[in-house]
Amino acid sequence: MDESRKVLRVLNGETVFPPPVWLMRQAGRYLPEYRQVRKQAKGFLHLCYTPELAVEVTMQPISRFGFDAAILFSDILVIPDALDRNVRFEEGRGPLMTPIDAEGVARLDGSGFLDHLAPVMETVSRLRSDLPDETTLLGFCGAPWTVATYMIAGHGTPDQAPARRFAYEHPEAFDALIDLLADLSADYLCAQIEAGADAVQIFDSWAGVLGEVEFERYCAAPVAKIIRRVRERHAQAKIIAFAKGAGLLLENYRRRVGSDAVGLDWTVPLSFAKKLQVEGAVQGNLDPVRVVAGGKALDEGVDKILSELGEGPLIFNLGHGITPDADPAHVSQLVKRIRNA
Ligand SMILES: Cc1c2[nH]c(c1CCC(=O)O)Cc1[nH]c(c(CCC(=O)O)c1C)Cc1[nH]c(c(CCC(=O)O)c1C)Cc1[nH]c(c(C)c1CCC(=O)O)C2
Repeated sequence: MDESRKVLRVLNGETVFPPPVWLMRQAGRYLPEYRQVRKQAKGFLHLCYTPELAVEVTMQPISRFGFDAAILFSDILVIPDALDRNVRFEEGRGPLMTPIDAEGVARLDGSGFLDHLAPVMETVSRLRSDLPDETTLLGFCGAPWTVATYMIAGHGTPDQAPARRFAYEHPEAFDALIDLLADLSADYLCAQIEAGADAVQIFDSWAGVLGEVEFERYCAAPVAKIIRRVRERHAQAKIIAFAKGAGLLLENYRRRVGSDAVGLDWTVPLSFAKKLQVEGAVQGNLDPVRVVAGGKALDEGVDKILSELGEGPLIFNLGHGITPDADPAHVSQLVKRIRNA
C-alpha cells in the first residue's frame, strides 16, 4: 500500500487527522467545467464510455479542490445497460430504461457484460496513472437492490414501491434478479480492482425503504456475497458499503457484509456513528444541503462531525451526493475548514 494514500490508511483502521475528504458525486453538474464537457458529449452514457472524457471529468474536482480520493466517473446503471435494458438519461427526467417483468428476468443474459464495460476499465487504468500518487482511486457499483429498483420500475420513483411490490408478488424471480446482479457486480468490482482501483464503494442508495426482513434478504445478504466473492480473488481489497437510510439496521451491517468502512447518511446520529466507529472506519455524513447553504451552517456541520468522529477512523464525506445547486466556493470552504482543523 502507498502510505501517502490517506483514504487507504483510514480503510485499514488508522486514525488520520485532519481526516481525508472526498464527496459523493464530486464530478457533476455543480461544476461549470463538467457542464461544459457534458454539453459536448453525445449523452451521459457516451461520457461514461469514452475514457478520454470520463478521465477528464473525474480529474476536474481533484484539480479544483485537491480531494484525497477520486471516484471513477461512471454510473451504477451501466450494469443494466450492459444487460440490454436500453438505459437513457434525459435532461430533467433522470434515468429511464425498459421495465423488466418476471419473464424478462429469466431471459437476462450476463455473458459478455464485461466486454460492454471494457471502456470503464480503460478509464480506471488511465486514471491510476494520471492521478497524483497520494490520491486514492475509488471504483464503485450499485448494490443489487438499488440497481433492481430502477430495472423494475424503468425509472426513479420516490419510494421504490414497484420493486417492493414485485418482490412480494414474485419472490423467486426477484431472488434470481438480485443473485444475478450480485454475481455481475462482484466480477465488475474485481475488473476495476485489476485495472487499478485502490478501493471500491458499493452504493445501496435505496436501502432505507425496506423492512427488516427484506433488508436482510435483498440488501445485506447480496452485498455480503459480493464482498466475499471479491475477497476470494483479491484478499486485500478495501471496500466501503453505503446503505443509505438504513438507520438502526446499520448496527450489525459492517460485520454482516464484511466491509472495511460503512458509509453514513446525515440522519445517522453522531453518537450512534461513534459506536459504529469502534469496529472500524466510518464515512460521512454531512447533510448535502449544508453545502448549498454555505456560511455558518456549513462550518457548524463540519465542526460537529470533526469533534464527534475525528478521534477515530473517519473519511469525511457528505451523507449523499452533492447537488447541482451547490456553489463550488462552498466546497472550497468545506475542504479548507477540514484541513485547517
Ligand atoms: C442511484 C444512483 C445513480 N447513480 C449513482 C447512484 C448511487 C448514488 C446516489 O444515490 O446518488 C452513482 C453515481 N452516479 C454518478 C457517479 C460518478 C462519480 C461521482 O462523482 O460520484 C456515481 C458514483 C454520475 C452521475 N449520474 C447521473 C449524473 C447526472 C447526469 C448528467 O450529467 O446529465 C451524474 C453526474 C445521473 C443519474 N444516475 C442515477 C440517477 C438517479 C441519476 C439522475 C439524477 C441526477 O441527475 O442526479 C442513478
